[in-house]
Amino acid sequence: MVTVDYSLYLVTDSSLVPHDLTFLGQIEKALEGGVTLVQLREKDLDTGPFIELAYKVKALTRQFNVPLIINDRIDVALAIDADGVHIGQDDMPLTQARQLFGNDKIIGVSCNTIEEAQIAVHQGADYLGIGAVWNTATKKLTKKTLGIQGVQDILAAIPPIPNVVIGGIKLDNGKELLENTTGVSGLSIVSGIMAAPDAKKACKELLSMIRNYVVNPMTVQNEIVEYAIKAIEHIKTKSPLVHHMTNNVVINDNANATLAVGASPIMSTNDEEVNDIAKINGSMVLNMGTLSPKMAETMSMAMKSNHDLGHPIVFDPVGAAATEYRRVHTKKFLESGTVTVLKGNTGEILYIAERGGKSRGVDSVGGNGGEENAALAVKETAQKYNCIVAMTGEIDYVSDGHRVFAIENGDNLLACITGSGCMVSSIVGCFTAVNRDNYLYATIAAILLVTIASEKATKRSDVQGPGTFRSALIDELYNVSNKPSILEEYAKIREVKL
Ligand SMILES: Nc1ncnc2c1ncn2[C@@H]1O[C@H](COP(=O)(O)OP(=O)(O)OP(=O)(O)O)[C@@H](O)[C@H]1O
Ligand SMILES: Cc1ncsc1CCO
Repeated sequence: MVTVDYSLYLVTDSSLVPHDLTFLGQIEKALEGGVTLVQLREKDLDTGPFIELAYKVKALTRQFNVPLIINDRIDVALAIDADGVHIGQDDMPLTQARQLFGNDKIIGVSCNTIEEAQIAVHQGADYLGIGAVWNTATKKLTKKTLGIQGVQDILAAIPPIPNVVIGGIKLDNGKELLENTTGVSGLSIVSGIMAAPDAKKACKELLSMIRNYVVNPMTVQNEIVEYAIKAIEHIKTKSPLVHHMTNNVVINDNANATLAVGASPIMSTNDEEVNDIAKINGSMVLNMGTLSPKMAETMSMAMKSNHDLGHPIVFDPVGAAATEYRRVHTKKFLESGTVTVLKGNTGEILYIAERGGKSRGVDSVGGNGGEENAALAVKETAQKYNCIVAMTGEIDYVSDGHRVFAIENGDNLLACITGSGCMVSSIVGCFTAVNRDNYLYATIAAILLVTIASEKATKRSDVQGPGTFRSALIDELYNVSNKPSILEEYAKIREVKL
């Protein structure tokens, strides 16, 4: 699913267009003025003319790279391959709409009560249309208006989810709404744009007001991708040494992955040389996968010498909850105060965060307990140990204790090979070694590189399953590192607001 900017969401109504202007002309002007999303809402058109009109609107929205949502009519949305569909409480149920429309498309749901919002979130809506906040002439209202407090009450009762508020919103009351609420992603406007004598000007004014309160998720994503591209260049030009003390299952794969991105691996667990290696080191990757008492002792030495020299230390607490031995050592390493980035799978990080992690040996089982639980787990753990925390899984969550980011790249096959999480830790080591100005972004960049490489690997015709995927993944780490602008096309990052 693409990252969507919900800031200024136009809902069309052909009956409102001034006599001297045209419907498509108003939409074009709105797009020129910066609307970030368009919903085609035609209650009285027959299917044929609706499809015809939808194609014309889609041609316009495509020009501006703005997603097109179709109101109510899944058949029309499917016919024209729209980006999404918006359904009301009396339309087709969300679960059926999802079955027909698939996971890659946007489905929004209108909600007027806390209960409706909670059900929509539970059933997997991509965004909510919350309203009507005020009375509106564009729709016969059958339900109560919410007012600002009603909107806030709904937002407070649901986990963070993209949303737009709708109903009688103009420039002034829109500002009042955004000033007095938290968690609104955007405003949905009908007459304020469709009936405007100058729709472009109206949109510009609305958008510049909204931007004072709502951050465009694309801006955040672009900033991180830009950082990631430069960070990859730094690895290639500086080729840092990355000292791994890792488990003996993944040692060869991790060394090859490190080379593929342009860094230089040294895989040593010898206590007699760790202090010497620290002197020439870029970063240290410590992985607890096959920890022994001797290795644990050497790791503690290495942590101290690398920390004293200011080198970043990446700690992967493999199987953190599986045995008493691992539980004790996870705690000990984290409490040493030397860890720069803690990177674990969902079971490991949720265990450390005391938020319900489940594991079978070194593998994570069960989900993350929902986005709020996942985001709080990384945020609280980052605060507790004063480090960056990355939790991998179907969605990866990364925090520095202040901000939380979700990365939605990756492919299922990553979970079918051993050591893909360990590979992420290796690559975090490569990024942090030479990108020491922003360990949060460097960690996200590393996850992006591995997960996007995995998406490219899966698409290859020579990849037939986990075995061929494993080799293709190393190829694609190499290929993407050589052409990092690919990240712009693939990255799916968003900031999670708690
Ligand atoms: N279902 C999935 N869909 C997409 N990407 C996934 C999925 N599961 C895991 N990943 C990705 O796989 C990588 C490894 O994450 P995972 O949580 O499986 O690590 P792990 O359990 O520590 O792996 P290992 O112990 O085998 O090294 C991450 O980049 C993550 O984004
Ligand atoms: C399978 C396995 N066992 C110990 S470490 C490891 C690699 C994945 O973490």
